[in-house]
Amino acid sequence: MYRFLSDISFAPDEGARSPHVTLTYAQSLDGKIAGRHGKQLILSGPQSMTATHILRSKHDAILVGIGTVLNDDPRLTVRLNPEDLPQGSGPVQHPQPIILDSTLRFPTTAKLVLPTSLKKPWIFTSPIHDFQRKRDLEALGAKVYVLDVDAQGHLSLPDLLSTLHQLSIQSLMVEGGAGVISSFLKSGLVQSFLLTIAPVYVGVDGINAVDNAEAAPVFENISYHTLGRDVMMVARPHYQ
Ligand SMILES: NC(=O)C1=CN([C@@H]2O[C@H](COP(=O)(O)OP(=O)(O)OC[C@H]3O[C@@H](n4cnc5c(N)ncnc54)[C@H](O)[C@@H]3O)[C@@H](O)[C@H]2O)C=CC1
Ligand SMILES: Nc1nc(O)c(N)c(N[C@@H]2O[C@H](COP(=O)(O)O)[C@@H](O)[C@H]2O)n1
Repeated sequence: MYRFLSDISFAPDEGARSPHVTLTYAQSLDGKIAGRHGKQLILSGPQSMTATHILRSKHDAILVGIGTVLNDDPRLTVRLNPEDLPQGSGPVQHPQPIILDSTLRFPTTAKLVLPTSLKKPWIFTSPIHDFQRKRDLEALGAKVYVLDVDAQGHLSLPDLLSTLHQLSIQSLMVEGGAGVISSFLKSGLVQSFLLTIAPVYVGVDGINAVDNAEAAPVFENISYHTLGRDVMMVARPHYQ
């Protein structure tokens, strides 16, 4: 069922000075990734959730925005049954968690910085951040990196990717949330796109996956894969 994931290369292009970027998330039939006020929803069924964890295992790093940390308190680890591990993949490799957090709102109580967390997060922030919080997070094992901001006040994604390249990250999986999905979709920096579509409606109060689609790419090399009750769309974005 998951063979198609092994056919995708998540390696960077030859000579590239930034990692391969994969954008992946789960949405409802009406394009929502969360419920009212951002309520976390389990949209993916068991098979597409397994596909997401296989994808996590195939990337060096996994990225979410601070909105997702504050809302979901995620672990961002690989959790797979032994029979679902890709053949010949060896022991599970957990991706490096990476968080975009412009002002350092990252809570010192988050699961990602618990003593039991497998890999402590790398948190990217702007020059205008909470300096005491930086010290507190570093004391818990997190690494904090400072990036410039773009014209919209968001952390510069090209600078992020070039820093990750210097840190030997070759593949980056972007999971969300809405703000981060929108920024990456428009950025022209995504090489692989994998979208889980769950057969449910969330309703108008839910959180849209993208704020506006003006600078969104068109898609090439499209395929669709049935995973239980869900469909996963796999495609390569093309920016005109
Ligand atoms: N269904 C799914 O697959 C997923 C759903 N979610 C849902 O998404 C929601 C959270 O989404 P958001 O509130 O939009 O938070 P988000 O996780 O997208 O974080 C947005 C924040 O990241 C920071 N940021 C820094 N640089 C940025 C940049 N270049 N572009 C965008 N943001 C940047 C800003 O502080 C911004 O407020 C939650 O409800 C969560 O449950 C999150 C991940 C996956
Ligand atoms: N693939 C997928 N399907 C859903 O239905 C989801 N709600 C998500 N959410 C993402 O997974 C994170 C939770 O990860 P952990 O289980 O804590 O490792 C959540 O924060 C979203 O990024 N994904």
